[in-house]
Amino acid sequence: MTHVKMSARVLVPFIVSGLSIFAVLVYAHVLPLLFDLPHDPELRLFLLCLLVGSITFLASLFSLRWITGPLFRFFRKAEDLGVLSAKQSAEETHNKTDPEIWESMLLQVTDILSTLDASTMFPEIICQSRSMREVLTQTAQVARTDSSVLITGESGTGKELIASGIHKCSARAKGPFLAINCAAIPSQLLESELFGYERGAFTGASSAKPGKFELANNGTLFLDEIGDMPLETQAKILRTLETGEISRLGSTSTRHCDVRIISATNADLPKKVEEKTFREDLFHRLNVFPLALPPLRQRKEDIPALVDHFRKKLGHESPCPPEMLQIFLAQDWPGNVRELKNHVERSLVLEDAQRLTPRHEEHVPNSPVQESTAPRAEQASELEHNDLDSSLAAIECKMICAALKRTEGVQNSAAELLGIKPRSLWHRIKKYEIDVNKYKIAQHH
Ligand SMILES: Nc1ncnc2c1ncn2[C@@H]1O[C@H](COP(=O)(O)OP(=O)(O)OP(=O)(O)O)[C@@H](O)[C@H]1O
Repeated sequence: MTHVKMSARVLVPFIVSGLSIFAVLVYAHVLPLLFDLPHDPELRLFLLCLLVGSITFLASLFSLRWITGPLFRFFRKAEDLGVLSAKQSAEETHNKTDPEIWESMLLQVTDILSTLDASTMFPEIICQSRSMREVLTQTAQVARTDSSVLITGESGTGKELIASGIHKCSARAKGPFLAINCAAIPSQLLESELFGYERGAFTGASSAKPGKFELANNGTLFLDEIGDMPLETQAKILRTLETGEISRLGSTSTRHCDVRIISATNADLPKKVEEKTFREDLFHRLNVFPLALPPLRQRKEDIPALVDHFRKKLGHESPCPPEMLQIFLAQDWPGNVRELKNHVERSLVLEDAQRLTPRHEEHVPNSPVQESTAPRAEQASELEHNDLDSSLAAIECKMICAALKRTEGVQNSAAELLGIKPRSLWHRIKKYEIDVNKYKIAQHH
């Protein structure tokens, strides 16, 4: 059936052209004879032009079909790949007139091309969802400019990642990218961190120190959690943005600095402006180009790609087991991508633990896990798992062994990987009589 359609598509323009040539001959030679038209060369030329024009018009209509066919197939493919929203394009195709379909198709082509452009510009930013692709397209647009950007979004949605992406793709890429968390630094210290200080500016200032603005000269300064900045510091920042000059604490002179500001917040800044806890003039100055990152729960299409990305970064090339992925997809992730990343890391520990079965360990004489599975640990792993407590103990022991293996016996890192306190890990290591040193020794050999 497809072959018939294909050959028809190829043959039709040839048939049309053949018929048209035939018509030209009839028109130019037979009709004048039949209808006794005058032998006026101008009239014949006019008729000929009219015919050639009609043929060209018909031929272009058919060529258009040739173009639209592949284009429609391209869109179908793009839909399958998740590049386009199937719902939207289907609705558009069904409910719109021809010019509207063409217009929306061209818009979508532009959308796809800019998305492809954006994903090549920011390879470290994973995104599949339409909402994040839109953000990435805007990010690519603003990266080429020198405008101030205000990134909003919940904690862990990737605000800093986007900010550093903007810097890397901007004309300032060769300059420094510095980040400062305005909420993490006590307000008395924030100004000295941002603007620096001279020797003796305050008790304890034994030597002069440049601030972030100076250090970020010709580069980008990322002001994270800007909503938590005290009002006095806001006034100073505004002055610096307007004059391009800073003054170190304890100094009477000013220094010029050329810094692009990207700020981020998970607070509702317009509300803070209304409440008069954030300066309206500074808000407008920072909010030249707003970028809003959606929370992960609103873009679950990103989860599979993010999970694979984090697995690869941790040396696991294999795709995530489907049952694990289902669990990930079912969560709401209040801590967003950061939380997902931590869980992927933990799930790898569990996977490693499951792969290291006691039988496997018997065949690997120097396996750190085997050596570490001291009497009680071994008992726990080899239990018949006929009751819940012993099964849980076996899993717990395996996870601890796998975490220690991964962190080469560093207990603090292993505890972090397992999401427990180092002290709690220490108790469990004692309980299962795991010999941590053997992991370290095994790594050195
Ligand atoms: N789209 C993404 N692709 C790959 N990694 C991501 C993505 N989004 C976030 N991450 C990772 O998630 C972690 C948290 O991201 P980031 O620190 O940029 O979030 P944030 O919004 O700035 O958080 P906070 O508001 O708490 O400072 C980082 O390790 C980052 O690399």
